[in-house]
Amino acid sequence: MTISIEKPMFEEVSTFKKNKTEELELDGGFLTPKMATDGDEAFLAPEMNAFGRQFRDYDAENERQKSVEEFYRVQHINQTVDFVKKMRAEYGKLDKKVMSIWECCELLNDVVDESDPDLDEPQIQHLLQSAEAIRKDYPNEDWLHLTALIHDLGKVITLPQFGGLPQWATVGDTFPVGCAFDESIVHHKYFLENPDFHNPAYNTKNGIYTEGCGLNNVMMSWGHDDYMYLVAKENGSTLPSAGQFIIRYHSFYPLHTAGEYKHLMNEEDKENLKWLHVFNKYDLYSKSKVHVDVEKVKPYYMSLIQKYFPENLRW
Ligand SMILES: O[C@H]1[C@H](O)[C@@H](O)[C@H](O)[C@@H](O)[C@H]1O
Ligand SMILES: [Fe+2]
Ligand SMILES: [Fe+2]
Repeated sequence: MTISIEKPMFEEVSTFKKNKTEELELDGGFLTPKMATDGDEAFLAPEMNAFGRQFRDYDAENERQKSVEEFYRVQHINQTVDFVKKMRAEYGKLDKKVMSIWECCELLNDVVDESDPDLDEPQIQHLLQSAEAIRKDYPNEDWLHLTALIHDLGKVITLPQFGGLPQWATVGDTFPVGCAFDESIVHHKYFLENPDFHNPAYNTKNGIYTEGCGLNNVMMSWGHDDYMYLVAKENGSTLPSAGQFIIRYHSFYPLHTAGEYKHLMNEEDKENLKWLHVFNKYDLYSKSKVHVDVEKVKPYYMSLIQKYFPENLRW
């Protein structure tokens, strides 16, 4: 069954971008995001990030830009098919810790993300900011609120008790390995030093994959997305498929923002991608210096965790 929903779009109004709605066809439900009108509760996406710059500007010249570029240089050299296979096997064991979702949210306070030009707030604030923003526009989609809350929890793999992976194996945008690295990938030039770049089995458009094979059959560069998807799935989360898809591919900017790699998607991916487009706005544009009162919103999110997850999970 295909039902249409409305998707908020941006329209620039002074320093803010206002929501505007656009028809969007999705399976499984009808909903209308709240429209932003002056003074109401809908989410307004800022035009500038907390540092007064454009969001996701990877070329602006400043100190942060240099460290972010260095991050991508190392990431692009090291994310190979072999590396991803090793990581999937290692983290698939889920033998690092047993803990609840909320415990993990709190652990994220110790994680710094070196890849992000738009954020230097504690990660728990980013989780709550994105969840509260999407909740404003989609008040009845509780699974979407919870998806936002947990989408970055996989970043714990950089902490010593979770294997202490380097930043390049934890954060940053993701991309498929085993086929050509698309030029839309941030700082693409550094792939020249990646051994897979020169491997004829891996450097063609389809590489080791076939057209329409479905993203589930594609190996993505290793990081917090794939890890958190694995944790949710293996622990029997009842989050809808779109929520699991958002978690798994939210850093896949080459697909959801640049529109590349679509030839690898199947029909289910195409449906789910519509939800990822909805989600991305709140993930990116909710990053701000205005903190959410953790204690105030905690009971609501605890009730969602209880609804969609077991009390304790294997990580
Ligand atoms: O720097 C950011 C950050 O690490 C996000 O969590 C990730 O999802 C983005 O794709 C990445 O570019
Ligand atoms: Fe992320
Ligand atoms: Fe995020």
